[in-house]
Amino acid sequence: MSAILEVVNLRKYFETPRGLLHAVDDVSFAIERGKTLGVVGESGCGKSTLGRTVIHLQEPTSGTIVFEGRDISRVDEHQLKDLREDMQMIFQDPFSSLNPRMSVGQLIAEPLLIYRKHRTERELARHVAQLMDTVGLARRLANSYPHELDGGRRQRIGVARALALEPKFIVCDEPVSALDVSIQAQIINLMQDLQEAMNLTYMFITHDMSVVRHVSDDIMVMYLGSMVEFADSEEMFNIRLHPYTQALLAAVPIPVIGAKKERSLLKGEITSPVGLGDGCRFAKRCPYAGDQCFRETPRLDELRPHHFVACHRAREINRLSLDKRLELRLERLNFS
Ligand SMILES: Nc1ncnc2c1ncn2[C@@H]1O[C@H](COP(=O)(O)OP(=O)(O)OP(=O)(O)O)[C@@H](O)[C@H]1O
Repeated sequence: MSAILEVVNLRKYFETPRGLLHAVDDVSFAIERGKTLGVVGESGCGKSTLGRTVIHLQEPTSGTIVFEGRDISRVDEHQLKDLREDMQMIFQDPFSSLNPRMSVGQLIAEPLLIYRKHRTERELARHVAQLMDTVGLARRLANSYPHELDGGRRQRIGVARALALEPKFIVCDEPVSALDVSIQAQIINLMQDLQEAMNLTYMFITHDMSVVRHVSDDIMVMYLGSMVEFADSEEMFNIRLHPYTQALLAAVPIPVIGAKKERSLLKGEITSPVGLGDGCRFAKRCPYAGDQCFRETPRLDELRPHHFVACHRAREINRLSLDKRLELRLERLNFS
């Protein structure tokens, strides 16, 4: 299978009063058509910036983005307009991303009008009605306003707007985080049904580990702008090689969407991605960090097939924890 999107050495830096902020720093990955890449990490690790940069809502500082075999690393205004038809975004908070003065029908019609998808108003109205059906919004809601609807219906408007131009790739930025737990599964199911029906490719950004497990084919773990681990979802939930991922996922005992997770093994604060020197960015919080971790930036290594990790001590730690697991199993054996 070939990748619909390939990203190589992508960087997005911001000038800030405190110095250059490395929001996304040298990130490379690929996504196959029809699949979902889950992107996880704590708040501020660069997930949204990565998603926004990949689809040119923000211009990359450097790096290569190849979409359907075309190099789209740099685009002019005209190319950007074309790109918008193929690459879309669903936002976390549908309320703040929707113009409160526009009705549901108008909100869904807007992208169609901008892209002049219809010759007549009748055609346009028919298309809006079809989109409402597709996302499960009753047609009678066409004249309602966002504030009159619950969070789930508002997010259905966000999904309809993203789908209007029939994109191939959608960045879903925490699309269910602002919703009640009972509604989250409905929206996720809708998005999965649409993915299957339209062969959509998703980049699914979330800090919710139970959600990411449910939706992802592959998972990327980010820490302070860098990718620290990458593997397919099943492999990642079986074996975590990076101490950061181990701590992050240890807080998810139950694979239920929206399940509350109270236990976190992560100590200390995420530091700021400003003025970063050499060394592992996680070293200050890492229980295994040694001298080398503070001196040298770890490279991403393929430690197991299709399972990449950037950690100097990953081999050692994981051998240790495998030994520990074996020890525990032996202890539990009862021969009497
Ligand atoms: N336009 C900007 N100008 C300056 N700094 C920015 C800008 N956008 C993001 N940042 C900074 O870049 C870093 C990454 O932010 P980003 O929003 O991508 O992280 P995130 O993982 O998506 O976090 P969250 O889940 O809280 O949205 C943060 O330190 C943030 O403050």
